[in-house]
Amino acid sequence: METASFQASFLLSPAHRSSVSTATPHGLAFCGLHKNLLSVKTTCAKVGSHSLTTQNPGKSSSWRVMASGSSNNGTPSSFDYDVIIIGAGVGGHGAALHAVEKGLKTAIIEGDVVGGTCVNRGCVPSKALLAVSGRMRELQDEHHLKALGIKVAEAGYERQAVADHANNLALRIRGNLTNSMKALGVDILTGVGTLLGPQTVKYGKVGFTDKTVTAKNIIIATGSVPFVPPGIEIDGKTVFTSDHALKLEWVPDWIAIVGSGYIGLEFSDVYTALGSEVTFIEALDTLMPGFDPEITKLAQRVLINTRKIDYHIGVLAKKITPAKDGKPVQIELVDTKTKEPKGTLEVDAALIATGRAPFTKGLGLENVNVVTQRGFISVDDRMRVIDANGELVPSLFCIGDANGKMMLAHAASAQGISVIEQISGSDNVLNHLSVPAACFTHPEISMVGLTEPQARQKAEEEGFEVSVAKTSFKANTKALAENEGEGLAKLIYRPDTGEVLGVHIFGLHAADLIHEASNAIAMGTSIQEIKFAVHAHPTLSEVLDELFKSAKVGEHSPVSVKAEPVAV
Ligand SMILES: Cc1cc2nc3c(=O)[nH]c(=O)nc-3n(C[C@H](O)[C@H](O)[C@H](O)COP(=O)(O)OP(=O)(O)OC[C@H]3O[C@@H](n4cnc5c(N)ncnc54)[C@H](O)[C@@H]3O)c2cc1C
Ligand SMILES: NC(=O)c1ccc[n+]([C@@H]2O[C@H](COP(=O)([O-])OP(=O)(O)OC[C@H]3O[C@@H](n4cnc5c(N)ncnc54)[C@H](O)[C@@H]3O)[C@@H](O)[C@H]2O)c1
Repeated sequence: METASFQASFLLSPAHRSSVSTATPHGLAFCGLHKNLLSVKTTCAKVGSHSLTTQNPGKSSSWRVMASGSSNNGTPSSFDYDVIIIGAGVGGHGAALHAVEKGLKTAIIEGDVVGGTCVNRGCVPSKALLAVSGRMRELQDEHHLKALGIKVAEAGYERQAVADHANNLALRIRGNLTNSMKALGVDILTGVGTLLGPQTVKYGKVGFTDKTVTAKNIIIATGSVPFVPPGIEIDGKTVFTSDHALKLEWVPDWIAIVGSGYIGLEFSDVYTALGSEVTFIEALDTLMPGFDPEITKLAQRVLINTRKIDYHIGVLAKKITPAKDGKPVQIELVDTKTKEPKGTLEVDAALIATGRAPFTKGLGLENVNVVTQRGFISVDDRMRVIDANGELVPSLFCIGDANGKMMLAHAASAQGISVIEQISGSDNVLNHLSVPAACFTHPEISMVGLTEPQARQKAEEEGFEVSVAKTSFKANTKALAENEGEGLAKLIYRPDTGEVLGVHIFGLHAADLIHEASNAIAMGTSIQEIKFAVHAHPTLSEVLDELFKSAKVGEHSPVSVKAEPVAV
């Protein structure tokens, strides 16, 4: 693609996470447990005298005393609710529904609209845009269509209709979420919530008198907002974040995407299918740095190299000025490590996809002696909030993006369910290594557990061997019938025990295929067991069947790589 207005040559230089995080002072771009499973350690909080006394063995609200009082130590002696959740995103919604199922009297406080990021500005509208980009891509791929014997007239799209599809879907899902909570008797309280104590929260709308409510347990689920590094000026028109991009107000001819993580990659799929040329600016020394390196390599070959995408790695977007007075968007670049200037890029638009920042300001955390870590609320592995002294705050939990453990919708919801289980009296710890993640490009990328480098590091520390097995989509009948044989599934496992350490998939419907592997990790199913599971023929699920069958457990073979099979 044309890069004429790019005024200096780029020298690729090695970059390290540490050096990047100094360049993005809050370090917020690199949050998310799925990228750093080995480096995130469970924080061992000092358990104070009161810290484990918060569980509510009772199930129903029969013990609830209607009027709130206050005991000698300042905590209420009776409560309005069994559980109050602050934030009605997917995390809060998941917790609320499970709380009702457990018979707990539940309220949820929302300061904006129900559904939070995922429904209104995240997963839902982005997947609507990606549904369009998938079809556009297929209809524009003459070679692919010809192989199937199909002829179509030139494919086109109506921008506003595509944008409406995304917006209407968000509205519909928001309605579903609201109705599901109302139908089950969850009280939806409108206004911004502020903690007054671990069991007391005030909420209210601007211009109205605040109300105060109490609960035996409070769950913070306040989510996150786009992180914009200092020096980048957002005008919402030519320099914008995903919040604006999802509205698809225009399709720029040339757009720079700063950050090649989930958001950057998914939007590159959308924009290129709709006719834009894309330039990635990535601070680290590789595109898609969070994924397993082998998957990254293949994904780069298919998702980047064959499209109208170029990229600059090992550079930071130091300053971005929106288009004005007839001048295009200006992006000043510096070397990530040395901070030496690396030229200026001039483009029509820039999407800033450099991570997300927790939304925890104004929550009244000072009233419960909690100090955030770059905005994130520290929790233990049961999502119990840890205070400034390292002690657990009684009755207070934090789930979802606000704790930064794993910034995914289903992780937020699963953490919420886990908390409700705990306050209902059954101990429950979510195994984050079993939580899958997926990037909804065409084809998709999915993963669960450890990447190969993470597994090898763990193996070295703990003294065990690691094996790797792989299967190609080229041997799968269904994939070939669809003319979609480009794909790889990779299994990382212990050859001595048959434990699944990680699975990574790139290929058609990878996001759906990953669940067999994530369930295996969650249930502790060994490869010896799972390899006897029967899969319907012909289905894509046979890719995983092949993968598990090709693993060599108990045979002491450190690397078992299945030869590329002959297509059938
Ligand atoms: C473009 C994009 C695409 C994404 N795609 C996916 C995807 O495909 N799959 C996936 O798993 N994840 C995806 N994510 C990530 C996902 O959206 C988040 O991980 C998820 O929304 C986090 O849920 P949450 O409940 O923690 O917070 P949120 O969804 O952010 O919800 C928090 C809620 O709390 C409210 N709130 C905040 N403070 C207060 C307060 N003091 N009082 C009252 N209310 C308050 C907010 O208004 C908001 O409604 C995507 C994100 C983006 C940006
Ligand atoms: N399909 C999904 O599940 C999905 C989709 C979208 C978003 N999300 C979630 O949303 C979160 C945010 O996504 P994201 O893509 O913004 O973050 P990300 O952490 O996935 O990627 C950010 C990228 O930006 C780079 N970067 C940071 N600062 C930079 C700078 N100044 N210049 C150049 N590059 C820079 C980082 O190296 C990194 O590669 C993720 O944690 C993800 O979990 C999930």
